[in-house]
Amino acid sequence: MLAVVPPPVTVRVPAKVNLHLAVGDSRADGYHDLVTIFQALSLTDEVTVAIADDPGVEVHGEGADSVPTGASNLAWRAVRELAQHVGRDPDDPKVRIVIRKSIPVAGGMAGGSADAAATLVGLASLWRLEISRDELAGVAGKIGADVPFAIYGGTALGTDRGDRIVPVLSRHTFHWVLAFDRRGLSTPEVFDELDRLRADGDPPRVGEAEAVLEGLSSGDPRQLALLLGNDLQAAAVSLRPNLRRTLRAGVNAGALAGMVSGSGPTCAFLCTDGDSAVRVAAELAGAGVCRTVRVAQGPVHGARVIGTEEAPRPIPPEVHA
Ligand SMILES: C[C@@](CO)(OP(=O)(O)O)[C@H](O)COP(=O)(O)OP(=O)(O)OC[C@H]1O[C@@H](n2ccc(N)nc2=O)[C@H](O)[C@@H]1O
Ligand SMILES: Nc1ncnc2c1ncn2[C@@H]1O[C@H](COP(=O)(O)OP(=O)(O)O)[C@@H](O)[C@H]1O
Repeated sequence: MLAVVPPPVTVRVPAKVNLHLAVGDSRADGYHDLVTIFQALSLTDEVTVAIADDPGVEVHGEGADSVPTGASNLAWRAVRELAQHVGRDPDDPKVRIVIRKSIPVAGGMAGGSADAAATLVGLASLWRLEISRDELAGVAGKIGADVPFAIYGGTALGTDRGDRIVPVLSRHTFHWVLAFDRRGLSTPEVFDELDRLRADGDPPRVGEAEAVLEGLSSGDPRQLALLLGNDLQAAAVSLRPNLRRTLRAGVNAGALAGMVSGSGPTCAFLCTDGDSAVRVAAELAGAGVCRTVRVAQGPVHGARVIGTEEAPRPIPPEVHA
Protein backbone atom coordinates (compact mmCIF):
# COMPACT_ATOMS: atom_id res chain seq x y z
CA MET A 1 0.00 0.00 0.00
CA LEU A 2 1.29 3.52 -0.88
CA ALA A 3 1.86 5.87 2.08
CA VAL A 4 -0.03 9.19 1.73
CA VAL A 5 2.39 12.13 1.83
CA PRO A 6 0.79 15.13 3.56
CA PRO A 7 0.73 18.31 1.42
CA PRO A 8 3.15 21.21 2.13
CA VAL A 9 2.07 23.64 4.86
CA THR A 10 2.57 27.41 4.54
CA VAL A 11 2.74 29.65 7.61
CA ARG A 12 2.69 33.46 7.74
CA VAL A 13 4.61 35.01 10.64
CA PRO A 14 5.00 38.63 11.80
CA ALA A 15 7.96 40.89 12.53
CA LYS A 16 8.05 42.57 15.94
CA VAL A 17 8.85 45.96 17.36
CA ASN A 18 9.73 46.48 21.04
CA LEU A 19 7.53 49.33 22.34
CA HIS A 20 9.51 49.19 25.59
CA LEU A 21 12.88 47.51 26.08
CA ALA A 22 14.51 47.71 29.51
CA VAL A 23 17.87 45.91 29.66
CA GLY A 24 19.23 44.76 33.03
CA ASP A 25 22.77 43.72 33.87
CA SER A 26 24.59 41.01 31.93
CA ARG A 27 24.16 37.51 33.41
CA ALA A 28 26.53 34.59 33.86
CA ASP A 29 24.90 32.79 30.88
CA GLY A 30 25.81 35.65 28.51
CA TYR A 31 22.24 36.99 28.39
CA HIS A 32 20.74 40.14 29.94
CA ASP A 33 17.51 40.22 31.95
CA LEU A 34 14.89 42.07 29.94
CA VAL A 35 11.54 43.65 30.55
CA THR A 36 10.08 44.27 27.12
CA ILE A 37 6.75 44.88 25.44
CA PHE A 38 6.55 43.32 21.99
CA GLN A 39 4.07 44.20 19.29
CA ALA A 40 3.64 41.98 16.21
CA LEU A 41 3.43 43.93 12.94
CA SER A 42 1.84 43.28 9.54
CA LEU A 43 5.28 42.92 7.94
CA THR A 44 5.53 39.17 7.48
CA ASP A 45 7.66 36.30 6.22
CA GLU A 46 6.14 33.14 4.79
CA VAL A 47 7.55 29.71 5.44
CA THR A 48 6.54 26.52 3.63
CA VAL A 49 7.43 23.16 5.16
CA ALA A 50 7.18 19.99 3.08
CA ILE A 51 8.08 16.32 3.34
CA ALA A 52 11.03 15.85 0.97
CA ASP A 53 13.83 13.45 0.06
CA ASP A 54 16.17 16.43 -0.44
CA PRO A 55 16.11 18.09 3.00
CA GLY A 56 17.34 21.66 3.45
CA VAL A 57 16.45 25.35 3.48
CA GLU A 58 15.84 27.77 0.59
CA VAL A 59 15.61 31.51 1.19
CA HIS A 60 14.10 34.09 -1.19
CA GLY A 61 13.24 37.80 -0.98
CA GLU A 62 14.43 40.63 1.28
CA GLY A 63 18.08 40.11 2.28
CA ALA A 64 18.10 36.45 1.15
CA ASP A 65 21.76 36.65 0.05
CA SER A 66 22.90 37.24 3.64
CA VAL A 67 20.91 34.40 5.23
CA PRO A 68 22.73 31.10 5.87
CA THR A 69 21.01 28.05 4.35
CA GLY A 70 22.91 25.43 6.37
CA ALA A 71 22.62 24.20 9.95
CA SER A 72 22.81 27.74 11.38
CA ASN A 73 19.59 28.85 9.70
CA LEU A 74 17.18 29.43 12.58
CA ALA A 75 14.41 27.59 10.70
CA TRP A 76 16.65 24.53 10.41
CA ARG A 77 17.46 24.77 14.11
CA ALA A 78 13.70 24.73 14.69
CA VAL A 79 13.38 21.51 12.65
CA ARG A 80 16.06 19.83 14.75
CA GLU A 81 14.70 21.08 18.11
CA LEU A 82 11.15 19.95 17.36
CA ALA A 83 12.27 16.60 15.92
CA GLN A 84 14.23 15.96 19.11
CA HIS A 85 11.31 17.09 21.30
CA VAL A 86 8.87 14.63 19.69
CA GLY A 87 11.29 11.71 19.33
CA ARG A 88 12.04 11.96 15.60
CA ASP A 89 15.57 11.71 14.21
CA PRO A 90 16.96 15.30 14.17
CA ASP A 91 19.73 14.21 11.76
CA ASP A 92 17.28 12.91 9.15
CA PRO A 93 14.07 14.95 9.43
CA LYS A 94 13.15 14.57 5.70
CA VAL A 95 11.72 18.08 5.41
CA ARG A 96 12.39 20.98 3.08
CA ILE A 97 11.85 24.57 4.19
CA VAL A 98 11.19 27.43 1.75
CA ILE A 99 11.36 30.91 3.30
CA ARG A 100 10.03 34.03 1.54
CA LYS A 101 11.35 37.04 3.42
CA SER A 102 9.97 40.56 3.75
CA ILE A 103 11.39 41.16 7.26
CA PRO A 104 14.85 42.79 7.05
CA VAL A 105 17.74 40.47 7.99
CA ALA A 106 19.59 41.44 11.19
CA GLY A 107 17.23 44.43 11.38
CA GLY A 108 16.10 44.22 15.02
CA MET A 109 12.69 42.96 13.89
CA ALA A 110 13.28 39.27 14.78
CA GLY A 111 12.96 37.98 11.21
CA GLY A 112 15.09 34.88 11.75
CA SER A 113 13.23 34.15 14.99
CA ALA A 114 9.96 34.56 13.11
CA ASP A 115 11.08 31.98 10.52
CA ALA A 116 11.94 29.55 13.35
CA ALA A 117 8.53 30.08 14.97
CA ALA A 118 6.78 29.59 11.61
CA THR A 119 8.72 26.36 11.07
CA LEU A 120 7.58 25.02 14.46
CA VAL A 121 3.93 25.85 13.71
CA GLY A 122 4.22 24.43 10.18
CA LEU A 123 5.83 21.18 11.33
CA ALA A 124 3.24 20.72 14.08
CA SER A 125 0.63 20.68 11.30
CA LEU A 126 2.70 18.68 8.78
CA TRP A 127 3.59 16.02 11.36
CA ARG A 128 0.03 16.14 12.82
CA LEU A 129 1.34 16.68 16.34
CA GLU A 130 -0.95 17.07 19.33
CA ILE A 131 0.98 20.00 20.75
CA SER A 132 -0.23 23.22 22.39
CA ARG A 133 1.08 26.72 21.59
CA ASP A 134 2.59 26.86 25.09
CA GLU A 135 4.52 23.62 24.50
CA LEU A 136 5.71 24.92 21.11
CA ALA A 137 6.78 28.16 22.82
CA GLY A 138 8.88 26.07 25.23
CA VAL A 139 10.70 24.49 22.28
CA ALA A 140 10.95 27.98 20.69
CA GLY A 141 12.83 29.34 23.72
CA LYS A 142 15.65 26.83 23.12
CA ILE A 143 16.25 28.35 19.67
CA GLY A 144 16.45 32.02 20.70
CA ALA A 145 15.04 34.58 23.12
CA ASP A 146 12.77 36.23 20.51
CA VAL A 147 11.25 33.02 19.09
CA PRO A 148 8.44 32.38 21.66
CA PHE A 149 6.82 35.80 21.04
CA ALA A 150 6.49 35.09 17.30
CA ILE A 151 4.43 31.99 18.16
CA TYR A 152 1.86 34.11 20.03
CA GLY A 153 1.98 37.53 18.27
CA GLY A 154 -0.38 40.31 19.38
CA THR A 155 1.07 42.56 22.06
CA ALA A 156 2.87 40.91 24.97
CA LEU A 157 5.11 41.48 27.95
CA GLY A 158 8.38 39.55 27.80
CA THR A 159 10.58 38.98 30.86
CA ASP A 160 13.66 36.89 31.83
CA ARG A 161 15.62 36.72 28.51
CA GLY A 162 12.53 38.20 26.81
CA ASP A 163 11.18 34.68 26.30
CA ARG A 164 8.62 34.47 29.16
CA ILE A 165 5.55 35.82 27.44
CA VAL A 166 2.33 37.19 28.92
CA PRO A 167 -0.30 38.64 26.52
CA VAL A 168 -1.21 42.31 27.00
CA LEU A 169 -4.51 44.06 26.26
CA SER A 170 -4.22 46.43 23.30
CA ARG A 171 -7.56 47.72 22.02
CA HIS A 172 -6.28 49.86 19.18
CA THR A 173 -4.58 49.28 15.86
CA PHE A 174 -1.39 51.33 15.74
CA HIS A 175 0.15 52.58 12.49
CA TRP A 176 3.88 52.36 11.92
CA VAL A 177 6.47 53.40 9.36
CA LEU A 178 9.63 51.29 9.20
CA ALA A 179 12.95 52.54 7.81
CA PHE A 180 15.35 49.73 6.81
CA ASP A 181 19.03 50.57 6.99
CA ARG A 182 21.56 49.61 4.31
CA ARG A 183 23.18 46.84 6.44
CA GLY A 184 22.12 44.82 9.46
CA LEU A 185 23.50 44.99 13.03
CA SER A 186 24.59 42.00 15.11
CA THR A 187 22.43 41.59 18.25
CA PRO A 188 25.31 40.42 20.55
CA GLU A 189 27.47 43.35 19.38
CA VAL A 190 24.71 45.81 20.30
CA PHE A 191 24.32 44.27 23.80
CA ASP A 192 28.15 44.41 24.19
CA GLU A 193 28.14 48.05 23.13
CA LEU A 194 25.49 48.84 25.77
CA ASP A 195 27.65 47.14 28.45
CA ARG A 196 30.60 49.24 27.25
CA LEU A 197 28.58 52.49 27.34
CA ARG A 198 27.34 51.61 30.85
CA ALA A 199 30.88 50.86 32.05
CA ASP A 200 32.01 54.27 30.74
CA GLY A 201 29.06 56.38 31.89
CA ASP A 202 25.34 56.35 32.46
CA PRO A 203 23.33 56.18 29.24
CA PRO A 204 19.62 56.99 29.80
CA ARG A 205 17.40 54.13 30.97
CA VAL A 206 13.75 53.66 30.03
CA GLY A 207 11.06 54.08 32.70
CA GLU A 208 8.62 51.46 33.98
CA ALA A 209 6.72 49.12 31.66
CA GLU A 210 3.46 49.85 33.56
CA ALA A 211 3.13 53.32 32.00
CA VAL A 212 3.43 51.81 28.52
CA LEU A 213 0.79 49.19 29.38
CA GLU A 214 -1.55 52.04 30.41
CA GLY A 215 -0.73 53.91 27.18
CA LEU A 216 -1.60 50.80 25.21
CA SER A 217 -4.91 50.27 26.96
CA SER A 218 -5.87 53.95 26.32
CA GLY A 219 -5.58 53.19 22.60
CA ASP A 220 -4.35 56.75 22.00
CA PRO A 221 -1.25 56.78 19.77
CA ARG A 222 -0.34 60.28 21.03
CA GLN A 223 -0.16 58.99 24.61
CA LEU A 224 1.74 55.85 23.60
CA ALA A 225 4.21 57.93 21.56
CA LEU A 226 5.37 59.73 24.72
CA LEU A 227 6.11 56.41 26.45
CA LEU A 228 8.10 54.44 23.83
CA GLY A 229 11.64 53.63 24.97
CA ASN A 230 14.53 51.31 24.17
CA ASP A 231 17.71 50.92 26.27
CA LEU A 232 19.49 49.43 23.22
CA GLN A 233 18.91 52.57 21.16
CA ALA A 234 21.99 54.41 22.52
CA ALA A 235 24.14 51.37 21.68
CA ALA A 236 22.71 50.98 18.17
CA VAL A 237 23.19 54.70 17.48
CA SER A 238 26.73 54.54 18.87
CA LEU A 239 27.56 51.73 16.38
CA ARG A 240 25.58 53.35 13.54
CA PRO A 241 25.59 57.16 14.01
CA ASN A 242 23.59 57.69 10.77
CA LEU A 243 20.50 56.41 12.66
CA ARG A 244 20.30 59.80 14.40
CA ARG A 245 19.51 61.43 11.04
CA THR A 246 16.95 58.75 10.20
CA LEU A 247 15.18 59.20 13.55
CA ARG A 248 15.09 62.99 13.08
CA ALA A 249 13.84 62.69 9.49
CA GLY A 250 10.85 60.52 10.53
CA VAL A 251 9.73 62.95 13.20
CA ASN A 252 10.26 65.91 10.83
CA ALA A 253 8.08 64.05 8.32
CA GLY A 254 5.19 64.04 10.83
CA ALA A 255 5.57 60.86 12.91
CA LEU A 256 4.48 61.12 16.57
CA ALA A 257 7.70 59.43 17.71
CA GLY A 258 10.58 57.40 16.35
CA MET A 259 12.73 54.71 17.93
CA VAL A 260 15.27 52.06 17.02
CA SER A 261 13.51 48.68 16.79
CA GLY A 262 15.12 46.24 19.26
CA SER A 263 18.86 45.99 18.56
CA GLY A 264 18.40 47.94 15.31
CA PRO A 265 19.21 49.25 12.85
CA THR A 266 15.59 49.44 11.61
CA CYS A 267 13.87 52.59 12.88
CA ALA A 268 10.15 52.42 13.72
CA PHE A 269 7.93 55.51 13.65
CA LEU A 270 4.53 55.62 15.34
CA CYS A 271 1.95 57.65 13.37
CA THR A 272 -1.47 59.09 14.16
CA ASP A 273 -3.37 56.91 11.64
CA GLY A 274 -2.99 55.01 8.38
CA ASP A 275 -3.14 58.11 6.13
CA SER A 276 -0.50 59.86 8.19
CA ALA A 277 1.72 56.75 8.00
CA VAL A 278 1.54 56.78 4.18
CA ARG A 279 2.47 60.50 4.11
CA VAL A 280 5.36 60.01 6.57
CA ALA A 281 6.62 57.01 4.55
CA ALA A 282 6.63 59.00 1.29
CA GLU A 283 8.47 61.94 2.85
CA LEU A 284 10.97 59.70 4.63
CA ALA A 285 11.71 57.84 1.38
CA GLY A 286 12.38 61.19 -0.31
CA ALA A 287 14.79 62.23 2.46
CA GLY A 288 17.30 59.57 1.32
CA VAL A 289 18.28 58.56 4.87
CA CYS A 290 17.60 54.82 4.55
CA ARG A 291 17.39 51.96 2.04
CA THR A 292 13.67 51.12 2.05
CA VAL A 293 10.57 52.40 3.80
CA ARG A 294 7.47 50.33 4.58
CA VAL A 295 4.21 50.92 6.39
CA ALA A 296 2.76 48.36 8.82
CA GLN A 297 0.05 47.98 11.45
CA GLY A 298 0.06 46.26 14.80
CA PRO A 299 -0.89 44.24 16.64
CA VAL A 300 -1.41 41.24 14.35
CA HIS A 301 -1.61 37.55 15.30
CA GLY A 302 1.43 35.27 15.57
CA ALA A 303 2.63 32.44 13.31
CA ARG A 304 -0.42 30.94 11.62
CA VAL A 305 -1.03 28.32 8.94
CA ILE A 306 -2.43 30.10 5.86
CA GLY A 307 -2.74 27.10 3.60
CA THR A 308 -1.62 23.66 2.68
CA GLU A 309 -0.70 24.81 -0.84
CA GLU A 310 1.32 27.71 -2.21
CA ALA A 311 -0.66 30.84 -1.33
CA PRO A 312 -0.26 34.34 -2.82
CA ARG A 313 1.08 36.83 -0.29
CA PRO A 314 0.01 40.43 0.25
CA ILE A 315 3.12 42.61 0.19
CA PRO A 316 2.91 45.78 2.30
CA PRO A 317 3.37 49.01 0.33
CA GLU A 318 7.04 49.79 -0.22
CA VAL A 319 8.57 53.16 -0.99
CA HIS A 320 12.13 53.08 -2.31
CA ALA A 321 14.46 55.69 -0.90
C1 LIG B 1 17.30 42.46 21.17
C2 LIG B 1 16.05 41.64 20.93
C3 LIG B 1 14.86 42.41 21.54
O1 LIG B 1 13.65 41.75 21.29
O2 LIG B 1 15.75 41.34 19.60
P1 LIG B 1 16.37 41.85 18.18
O3 LIG B 1 16.24 43.32 18.21
O4 LIG B 1 17.79 41.40 18.08
O5 LIG B 1 15.51 41.25 17.11
C4 LIG B 1 16.18 40.24 21.61
O6 LIG B 1 16.44 40.36 22.96
C5 LIG B 1 17.22 39.36 20.95
O7 LIG B 1 16.69 38.09 20.87
P2 LIG B 1 17.36 36.98 19.90
O8 LIG B 1 17.84 37.62 18.64
O9 LIG B 1 16.41 35.83 19.81
O10 LIG B 1 18.60 36.62 20.78
P3 LIG B 1 19.39 35.22 20.93
O11 LIG B 1 19.64 34.67 19.57
O12 LIG B 1 18.71 34.35 21.94
O13 LIG B 1 20.75 35.76 21.56
C6 LIG B 1 21.75 36.37 20.78
C7 LIG B 1 22.68 37.12 21.71
O14 LIG B 1 22.07 38.38 22.09
C8 LIG B 1 22.40 38.71 23.43
N1 LIG B 1 21.19 38.73 24.26
C9 LIG B 1 19.99 38.33 23.76
C10 LIG B 1 18.85 38.38 24.56
C11 LIG B 1 18.98 38.81 25.90
N2 LIG B 1 17.94 38.83 26.73
N3 LIG B 1 20.18 39.21 26.37
C12 LIG B 1 21.29 39.20 25.56
O15 LIG B 1 22.38 39.60 26.00
C13 LIG B 1 23.37 37.62 23.90
O16 LIG B 1 24.68 38.07 23.57
C14 LIG B 1 22.99 36.44 23.02
O17 LIG B 1 24.05 35.51 22.87
N1 LIG C 1 15.87 32.41 8.68
C1 LIG C 1 16.70 33.42 8.93
N2 LIG C 1 16.36 34.68 8.56
C2 LIG C 1 17.20 35.72 8.85
N3 LIG C 1 18.38 35.58 9.45
C3 LIG C 1 18.76 34.37 9.85
C4 LIG C 1 17.94 33.25 9.60
N4 LIG C 1 18.56 32.19 10.11
C5 LIG C 1 19.72 32.62 10.64
N5 LIG C 1 19.86 33.94 10.48
C6 LIG C 1 21.01 34.73 10.99
O1 LIG C 1 20.55 35.39 12.18
C7 LIG C 1 21.02 36.73 12.24
C8 LIG C 1 19.94 37.62 12.90
O2 LIG C 1 18.84 37.60 12.10
P1 LIG C 1 17.44 38.35 12.35
O3 LIG C 1 16.57 37.53 13.19
O4 LIG C 1 16.94 38.71 10.99
O5 LIG C 1 17.86 39.69 13.07
P2 LIG C 1 17.55 40.38 14.47
O6 LIG C 1 18.05 39.44 15.55
O7 LIG C 1 18.31 41.67 14.40
O8 LIG C 1 16.10 40.62 14.55
C9 LIG C 1 21.33 37.14 10.80
O9 LIG C 1 22.54 37.83 10.76
C10 LIG C 1 21.43 35.84 10.02
O10 LIG C 1 22.73 35.56 9.61
